[in-house]
Amino acid sequence: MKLLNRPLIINFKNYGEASSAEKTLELARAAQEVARKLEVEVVLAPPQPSLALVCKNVDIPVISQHVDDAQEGSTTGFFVPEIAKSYGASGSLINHSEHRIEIGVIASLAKKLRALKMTSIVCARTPDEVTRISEMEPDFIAIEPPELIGSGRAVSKENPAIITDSIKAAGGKSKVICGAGITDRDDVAKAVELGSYGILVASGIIKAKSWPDKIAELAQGMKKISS
Ligand SMILES: O=C(CO)COP(=O)(O)O
Repeated sequence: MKLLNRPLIINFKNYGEASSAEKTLELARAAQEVARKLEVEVVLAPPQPSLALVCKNVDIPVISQHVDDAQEGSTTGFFVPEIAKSYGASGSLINHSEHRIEIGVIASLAKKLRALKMTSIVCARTPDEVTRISEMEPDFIAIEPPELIGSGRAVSKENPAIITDSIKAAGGKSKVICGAGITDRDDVAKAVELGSYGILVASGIIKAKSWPDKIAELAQGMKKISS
């Protein structure tokens, strides 16, 4: 498995602006273009029903927004990690603040994703949660304070301590990335300065007037990193 290198992860969520197959592909292709031009690791988390479509149409990494702890077979409606992998997904977010799961299920999925050689990105709301989740050694832990999600007020400026505390809490077992309210280049650069290994962003891109311009702007913020 190739571990994502300082990822700028675009979570499409289920925003209407990017949820039709056409719009999803338009955003995915715009992201790919920026990734190539600026040599930044842009990663896509498209709406679940379009996962296979996006995997087929771009060469940059694509991850699932969520997977269930369910097997292939008689599991109607569940999102099965093995199937996501067969589409070409390189990993999955799990336990997003908008799709929380039990701690035991996180542990089971972290193990399963590792066995499948898929990248695991587990979301956490607080540094205490980061401590508990880091015991499972997922590849990444994404700290996202829920009150800042979709607010346009960046975690890196509104609550810088939650980033540095989460990095300490992870104790080097998982790489820490952050998200919530990231909307401009400076928000990204500040997060990176604080030690965040990557960024998770949704509305700042999805609701922007120009997707290519906004992705390029945020990617420029990542470029400041001396890796
Ligand atoms: O939840 C998020 C990404 O997973 C963050 O959302 P916003 O970028 O809209 O704040």
